[in-house]
Formats: sequence, structure tokens, C-alpha cells
Amino acid sequence: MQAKITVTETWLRKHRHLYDGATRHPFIRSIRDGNIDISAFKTWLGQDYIFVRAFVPFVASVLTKAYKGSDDGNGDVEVILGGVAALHDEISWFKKEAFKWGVQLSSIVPQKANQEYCRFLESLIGPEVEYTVAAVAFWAIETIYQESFAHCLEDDSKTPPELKETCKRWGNESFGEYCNSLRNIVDGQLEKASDDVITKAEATLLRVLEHEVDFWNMSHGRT
Ligand SMILES: Cc1ncc(CN)c(N)n1
Repeated sequence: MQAKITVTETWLRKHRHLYDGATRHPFIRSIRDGNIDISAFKTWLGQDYIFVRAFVPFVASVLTKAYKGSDDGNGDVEVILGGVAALHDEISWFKKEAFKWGVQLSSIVPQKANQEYCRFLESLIGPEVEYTVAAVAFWAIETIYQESFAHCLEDDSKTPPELKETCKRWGNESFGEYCNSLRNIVDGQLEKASDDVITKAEATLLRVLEHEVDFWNMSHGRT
């Protein structure tokens, strides 16, 4: 018997071009090819620290929605709680890494693309946004980083040794498994969602992809 094609699989096939644009962006390719401009890397580092701080309340809102809205005996809550814990480590990592690279986090001003992305996250926090829609955004945001940085760790990559740790932070296998768990949660929700929610969730995925591309563009100095 053939395996059933999930909703996320359908979307990834349909929007492959945009998805590849987010996960194989020139910024990521420049890390992978070993010709990254270190000032672009530092820009990304400072801007992403600001993004991650804004990401925390969004993830907390997804956690609340999972608690209220999922009917799986709260397996979802545990997966998402793991994500919150990982974010705690992520913030400490950014501080350590910023120190290493001489990036002053206290003086970073969020750039336009970052402000718009953070505003988008805020727009997904309210109770009027369905759990399924918010969970799709969460899955996509985490997975884009996972796929992007895993690409920089492939055998034929020329990623500079001093950037390997950064790539491993999101490109490692256990982060990949966590992203798969998020994807299973999302597909479970989408299977029982109304057409209206599925439409909103797909539109949200597309917005995430666009914001991620803009975020890489900003880091790469293309704004
Ligand atoms: C912009 C962005 N997207 C995703 C992630 C992964 N948490 C991140 N740190 N920053």
C-alpha cells in the first residue's frame, strides 16, 4: 500500500521554488562554499539574537494553544516545551558567540526585515489565531534553519571551521528529529482542520518563507 501524502508534503512540492529559496539562500551558500563575508555573518548574528528574543513569546503562545487545543494527551505540549528549553540555550549561545566575534548585542538596532518578521510573529500570538495556523508557522521557522544549516555540514561543504559550531546548532540530527516531530504535529492537526484553517495555514507558510528570505537578504546586505 502506498503511504498517504501528507498536507505538508503537498505544500512543499507545490512551493518547492520558494522553499528552496529560503533553505538554499546565497547567504547559506556562501557559508557552505567557504566564502562568507564575516561582516555579513556578524550582522546575521546580532539580528538573529533580536529575532530569537521575539520568537520566545510566540513559541510560548503555541505552547498555550497546544495545551488548550490538542487532544493527544498532550504529546504536542512536550515537544513544544522541548523547543522552549532549546530557545533558552539558544539565547545563551548567542551571547557567548557575540562575545567571541566582538558583536555588541546591547547596541544592535533591528533592521527593517527583522522588525517586519517580529511584527508578523506578534500577529500570530493572539487567541484568534488557531493552534494549527500558529503550529505551521513554528514548524516552518524551525525547519528552514535546520535544512539551511544542515546543508552547510554536508560532506562536500567547505564551511569554515570557525562557523561549524553555528551550523551544528541547527543542522544537527537531534534538531532534525525535533523538526520532524513538529511536522507530525502539524500534519495531525491539518488532517482534521477545516478548509478555511488549511487555507490560512498555507498562506502563513508562504509568509514565513518570504520573511526568512528577507531575513537572509538583510544579513547578506541586500536590503
Ligand atoms: C530568522 C530565524 N528563523 C529561524 C530560527 C530558528 N529558531 C532563527 N533563530 N532565526
